[in-house]
Amino acid sequence: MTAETIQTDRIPRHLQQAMQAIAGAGAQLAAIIRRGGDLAAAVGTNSDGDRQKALDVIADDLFREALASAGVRWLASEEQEETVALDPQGSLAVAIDPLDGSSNIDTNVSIGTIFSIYPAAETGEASFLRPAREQIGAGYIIYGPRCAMMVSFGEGVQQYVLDPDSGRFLLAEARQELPDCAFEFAINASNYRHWPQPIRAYIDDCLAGRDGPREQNFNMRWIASLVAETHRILIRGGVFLYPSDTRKGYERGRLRLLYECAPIAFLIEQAGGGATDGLAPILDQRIKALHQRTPFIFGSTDKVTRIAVYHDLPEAEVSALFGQRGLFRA
Ligand SMILES: O=P(O)(O)OC[C@H]1O[C@](O)(COP(=O)(O)O)[C@@H](O)[C@@H]1O
Ligand SMILES: [Mg+2]
Ligand SMILES: [Mg+2]
Repeated sequence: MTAETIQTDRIPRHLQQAMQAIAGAGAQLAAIIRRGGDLAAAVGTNSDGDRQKALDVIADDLFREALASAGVRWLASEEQEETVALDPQGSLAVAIDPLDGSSNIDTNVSIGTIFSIYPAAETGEASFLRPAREQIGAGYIIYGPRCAMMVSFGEGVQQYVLDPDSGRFLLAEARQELPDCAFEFAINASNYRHWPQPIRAYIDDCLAGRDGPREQNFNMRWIASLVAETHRILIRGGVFLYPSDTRKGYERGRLRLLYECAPIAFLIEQAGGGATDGLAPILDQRIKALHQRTPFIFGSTDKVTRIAVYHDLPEAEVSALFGQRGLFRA
């Protein structure tokens, strides 16, 4: 019998084999990242037109090999154009962003792996092109100063930390709850001029701080690594926005529904937060294409709800300077 790579007592039995494979590959990847070397070397372009770095390809190979004998019938990877058939006897389908935050590889900033588990259907496409709410498990591994995994199987969120001595992920938090009072937002503000008006209005009001309609100062963060951003928000609250914008190719935002937004939305809802495309819950969406993108907003429920309200405001109100905007001024 091979050694356990993750403590299994809180993992549903039918998902344990797949989780052992994910944790084992994650621990191996953590070791590769720690060792360093030329992991950010450009090696090609994936089907989405994204530049691939050496570590993107290493991670993709590692997870595919690990999942091939773990009860998984279908694999969908951000790095592959089509689904990959693994074990015909497998009962699961796994979608994966093997390496999230690729632009940070050479800067030694936290990067991650995002995964999502569905019941397998007869074809690869049918296994993944379905309502996002049909996930039966989702999580991420963060390769940071500590290597940790946040995962949910539909009954709350658990946090595991990789123990460097045993090489096993050990339970560190049995029920991770998203704090609902943080005055922190995360957005790539260099795209301000390309954003839709409701997003500009929301951020304008945050930036106006105590002098604006929110009467409250806010802090800002942008790591450009969705996993690291999610980890911070799960630990200390706040809100994340990657809206659609007017740049070519960003009409539906940047992040991918199947590999990034659906699993993060599953975790965030399970931790008591909200995740939408600006208006509607991400988990209410039906995934229509493997590499489909979506605007993505998630975090503390009150903040996510407030952003949806900005989308419903009349044009005149949302375009007004914050000083004249009546919204939320009771
Ligand atoms: O560089 P930008 O436009 O700020 O985008 C950053 C976003 O892109 C991503 O790096 C996309 O993920 P990949 O690295 O898997 O392509 C997210 O982790 C991050 O939130
Ligand atoms: Mg990603
Ligand atoms: Mg990636």
